[in-house]
Amino acid sequence: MRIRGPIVDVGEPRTVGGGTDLVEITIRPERGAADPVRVTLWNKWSETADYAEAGMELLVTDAEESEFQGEVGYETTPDSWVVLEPEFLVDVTAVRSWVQCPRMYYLNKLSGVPLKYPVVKGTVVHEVFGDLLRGRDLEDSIDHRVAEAGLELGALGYDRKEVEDEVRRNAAAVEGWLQQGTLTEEDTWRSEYTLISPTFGIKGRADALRRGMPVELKTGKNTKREPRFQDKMQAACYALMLEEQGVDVEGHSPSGSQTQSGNADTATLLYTKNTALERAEETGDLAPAKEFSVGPGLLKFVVRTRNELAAMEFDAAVPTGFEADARCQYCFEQDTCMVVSGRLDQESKAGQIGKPLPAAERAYFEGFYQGIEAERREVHAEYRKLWEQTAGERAEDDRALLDLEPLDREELPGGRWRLRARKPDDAVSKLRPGDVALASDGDPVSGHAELCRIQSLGTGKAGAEIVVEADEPVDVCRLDVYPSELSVDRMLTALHDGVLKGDPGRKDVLFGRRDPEFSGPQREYVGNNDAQNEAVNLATRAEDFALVHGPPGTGKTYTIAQTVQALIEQGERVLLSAFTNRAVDNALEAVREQGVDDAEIVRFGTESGIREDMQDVRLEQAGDPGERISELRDASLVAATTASCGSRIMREEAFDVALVDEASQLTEPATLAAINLAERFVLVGDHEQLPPVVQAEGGKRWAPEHSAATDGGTAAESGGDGATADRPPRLDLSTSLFERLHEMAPEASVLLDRQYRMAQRIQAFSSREFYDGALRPANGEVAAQRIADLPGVDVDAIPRNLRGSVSFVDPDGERAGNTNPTEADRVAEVVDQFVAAGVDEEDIGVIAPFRAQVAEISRRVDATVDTVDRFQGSSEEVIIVSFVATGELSGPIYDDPRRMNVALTRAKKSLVLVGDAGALSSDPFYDRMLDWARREL
Ligand SMILES: Nc1ncnc2c1ncn2[C@@H]1O[C@H](COP(=O)(O)OP(=O)(O)OP(=O)(O)O)[C@@H](O)[C@H]1O
Repeated sequence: MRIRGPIVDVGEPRTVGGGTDLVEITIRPERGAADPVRVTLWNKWSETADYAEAGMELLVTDAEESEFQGEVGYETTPDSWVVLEPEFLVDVTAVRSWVQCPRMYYLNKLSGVPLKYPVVKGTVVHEVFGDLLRGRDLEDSIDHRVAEAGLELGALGYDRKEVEDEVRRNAAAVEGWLQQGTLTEEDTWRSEYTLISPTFGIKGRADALRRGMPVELKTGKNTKREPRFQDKMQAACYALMLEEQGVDVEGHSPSGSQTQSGNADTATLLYTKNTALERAEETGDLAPAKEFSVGPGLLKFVVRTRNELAAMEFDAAVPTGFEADARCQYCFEQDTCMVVSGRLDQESKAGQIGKPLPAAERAYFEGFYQGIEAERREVHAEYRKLWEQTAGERAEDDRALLDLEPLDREELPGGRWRLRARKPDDAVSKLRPGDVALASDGDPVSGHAELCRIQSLGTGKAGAEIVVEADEPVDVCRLDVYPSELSVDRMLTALHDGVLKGDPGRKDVLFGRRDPEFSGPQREYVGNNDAQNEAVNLATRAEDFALVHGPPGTGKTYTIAQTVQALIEQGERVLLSAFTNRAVDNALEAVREQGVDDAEIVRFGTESGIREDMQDVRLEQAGDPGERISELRDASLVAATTASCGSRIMREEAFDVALVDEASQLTEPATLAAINLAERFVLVGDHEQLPPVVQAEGGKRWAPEHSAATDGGTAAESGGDGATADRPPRLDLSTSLFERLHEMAPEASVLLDRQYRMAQRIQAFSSREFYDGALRPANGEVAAQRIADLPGVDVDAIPRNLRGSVSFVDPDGERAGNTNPTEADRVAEVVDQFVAAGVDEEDIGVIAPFRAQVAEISRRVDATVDTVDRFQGSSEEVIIVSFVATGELSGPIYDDPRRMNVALTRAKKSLVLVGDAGALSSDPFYDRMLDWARREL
């Protein structure tokens, strides 16, 4: 049986008759709800107790019930697995580097994968390997894959020919092996197999499976008979996960004899450089393929190692290198290790060099590190939902699209597949085109599932069609949200680059040790708007940074375009960035409209992420290395998301100025990813609108001194607000750098105070509540606009109560979960009334707080319906807001008035609030809103 629960006590290790080790651990099963029980870990599993501590989750499989002195307990059996913190998903590559040296694991995590030739070549060889397995011609594949790496090779100064030759030598090993006699026609192959293990808390992607057994490709050499230990560990991780998944394995062992089927008991390491070695110069075993048997001892060692890593991550502790048998004198990373230890004053087996950073910087680093790791746990929780939630629950939560009907599949040049399916017309989800998702035959965990990229989601009416692309074909019956640690990883490398490698002058201003400076003459850039003109001046004169605070519709995008143009004219190289591709494309569009020459512009990003009309300036990454890199390096303006700024190519780029739009929606480390690349920066945003999205509760409240060890590892709630009073203010993931600097250096900020969007009465509430009454219409025309101004609209046909600029309707509905069907009916009726009076349905937008209500309303109208988050940055002539709540305003969605600020400032001419007056008047803020909305009645 399985026994699982949070640990309440870890006993002392003991030795009983014959020298057998044991440790007793007390846990509370049923997620902590049941009474404590004792679990005895026998033999080697007792080692796991060395790093187990109270609060961690313990899982024991195949445990046996036992009675000792009248008390019922459990103990491990020879078949048991003992897993610590199974919910923390350790990546296979992390297990691999951890056995080399725990400190290497930590350093890799901090600094990410650098742009180095062996890394790029390794990726190319892996791609070619996959192609060969899919039956592609070798030369064709090499040609294609080397070209694909064109930009990276260019940045490294390599030319195509020399890389092709080297890849060909590596590929010879693969090809030769594939053709070997040991492989028969019946060999079943799969390339790139994504695995997640709920039991062992491991995830990873195997290079290939042969007859259900893992094959790992290494582009280095190994002239020993045995694979390297860390490589074995990696392959064994996959074997372990395959066993759990029940992947069919044909009986096969290294000797060729049949073994019991069912377990992946053999794995193969393929050292591709071995074939390129000269027999005359090298001695040893030059065969590239090294098979080994994966015995239970090795698998258990894998699990214990993974446990040790998970235990350290429980409180995001930093390894010292003493945990394993690392030998520093042979380590390539020794210098880096010593520098990082020195700067952060960390204990390290290799020792320290250099002076520690000032205490405030170390606290900043440590604090954000904890915050980012808390976010990582939230990503893991998202993975967990893949198997914990039923299909229905996932659909309800907008995490899956179900009941898709596979239509057809088409093999693309290059071996990928385009898969099409039909979607039920009312299905909604969080998935968006460009996202990576999990396409499956209906069961994403134990069925056939493939990672895919969504090309289109067809928002049309009946029979909307979904198109995705994947490496392997699958019948697309279901599409699931697939979480990714990429943005967490990129925040960490940005933090590393910003604090450990960052320019000292930059850090002086970021840490408030020096005031930001400005120099150069003032000029007139914008003739009709003083605040915008001042903003462009501040941005172009900034020696350090400038902040542009733009409330709704005040011309942020327009000001960005003016600023970018002015900077380019000054001869600066500019990086234009934002969190989403949508925001980057919007800003870039304005810049192009401003007249910046297309030849100076590069849009950096993936084809599917970038809007159609910006594809013409997209940097094609495939091609001749020299040409590709020149195109990037010669551009005066590079536009990319903050996540792309953390890519290995962009981290090598340098700019004079980084301009970041929607900066108030970015966490501080995500902002660092962009500004690390430039000498100066300009942040544009509005901290009175939506803040950065932060999942972990603790991520919103930690303070630098906090140690998560006290509260279970995820949430960091020590102290609360009172206890943080004497700590550096507002240093957390949910406070953007924009907001922090705005408070710290108001002199570096300009408020754009004239808005070009809303009628006077619509803007009044927002101006008073959020901007101290400073927001004004830009001119009389904006102020006085009315619904009657729209062509073809007959105002008399609009019901009297909806004719004003702001109106309130109470439909007397009833909240049911996250919907309110009566209110949805009433919203649809209002839409119909506007349409009947001649308003184009495309000019109407509906905002609802929950996706369930969005779906409810979408079924009734053709107008755009979405949540506030999707509406930030856009506007419509008419906006209808559905509140859903009745009786009381319960739920976190109502707690942040900034969300309402966004909802209430989307309408140009008419804003209709539909909700329950009783619920709204129960909160002072919403009560004031109600007063304002009703005044004109
Ligand atoms: N100085 C100006 N003169 C004339 N029109 C302007 C000026 N500044 C902005 N506008 C116009 O005002 C409108 C809103 O501007 P813009 O889209 O730049 O606002 P924004 O602040 O980016 O909006 P959002 O709040 O949605 O982000 C646009 O139509 C723009 O052309």
